[in-house]
Amino acid sequence: MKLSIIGAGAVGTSCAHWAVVKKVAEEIFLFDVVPGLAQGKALDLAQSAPLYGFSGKIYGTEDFSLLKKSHVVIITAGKPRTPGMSREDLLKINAEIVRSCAEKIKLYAPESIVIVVSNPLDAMVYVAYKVTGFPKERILGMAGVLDSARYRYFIAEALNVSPKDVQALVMGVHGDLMIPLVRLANVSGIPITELLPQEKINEIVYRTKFGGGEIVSLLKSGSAFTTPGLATIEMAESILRDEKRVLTCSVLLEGEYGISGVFLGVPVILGKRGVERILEIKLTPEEAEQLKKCEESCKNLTGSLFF
Ligand SMILES: NC(=O)c1ccc[n+]([C@@H]2O[C@H](COP(=O)([O-])OP(=O)(O)OC[C@H]3O[C@@H](n4cnc5c(N)ncnc54)[C@H](O)[C@@H]3O)[C@@H](O)[C@H]2O)c1
Ligand SMILES: O=C(O)C[C@H](O)C(=O)O
Repeated sequence: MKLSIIGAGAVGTSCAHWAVVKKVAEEIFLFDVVPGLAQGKALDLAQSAPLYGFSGKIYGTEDFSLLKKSHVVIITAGKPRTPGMSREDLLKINAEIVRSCAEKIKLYAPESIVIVVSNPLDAMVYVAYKVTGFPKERILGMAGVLDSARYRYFIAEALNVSPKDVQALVMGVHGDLMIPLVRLANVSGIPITELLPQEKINEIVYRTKFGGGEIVSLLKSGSAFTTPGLATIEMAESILRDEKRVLTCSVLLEGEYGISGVFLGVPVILGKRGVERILEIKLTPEEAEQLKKCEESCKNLTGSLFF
């Protein structure tokens, strides 16, 4: 299997690192437009092979024709935000970057499955979808796995229990309007509403929604990369190994949840064909209303882009 990652910055390098650790592909290619950057990152990672025991190949290059025969291509190319910025502030600059990556994928890897990571996430997946013209099953975005991991971690921390036993999901847009579902969050099947006071749950929900911004303001330059890289590789792994994991991904909705024409985070089954099924869970009227707000915000964003 061949995994390609476009953008050898913080998140792209983290993706490559986790891909090696999890041995998800025999060939891992890193691409960037900055001369030498992808080669340097790939070489550094390749030199861990004798210590770690990875026998696959890791290459770095600026030659995008080497995208050919990729099974999965991850797009992490794009500017990260800095303190005081919203993800939406990156719309124009990253739309051009994602457009150029998508054109190369369309040219060199027309059969691949594409996972977009660049922000503002849901709008950038839409750009990649429009530019490649790939079927909707083969274009998806990473955000829900990261946001849900944050949610699960904060719940585990509050209860002092193993994070492994916490299940929870965050749906909707990868932005301030995201929806950490309280009703379905549980610890080994026990609803968190039975374990935590409402006030603490509200605090956790708030911290989850602004989890990316919290890290941006601490780092001062750049944004989170370690967990974003692992979250992306969880998705890639499910596709490359045909695991049929149920993960929240940004996918094109065409009537599901009563919404059409936008990419939003919803639970899906991920396998070798990409998005194999969108799981449509019954939402409460309040949750459905929140999802509608996500739809409106996404449509406003993508509506300002020209296609
Ligand atoms: N979806 C998520 O949950 C999530 C999580 C973390 C970061 N992000 C986003 O991922 C993106 C990357 O973040 P980062 O921290 O790695 O940034 P970074 O600045 O460290 O890396 C970005 C890389 O993209 C490269 N690049 C720019 N234009 C390119 C092009 N046309 N082709 C190939 N490479 C190109 C740059 O040279 C740079 O190396 C940002 O937009 C960030 O907001 C999203
Ligand atoms: O917050 C950001 O800008 C990066 C990413 O979307 C995140 O949630 O960590």
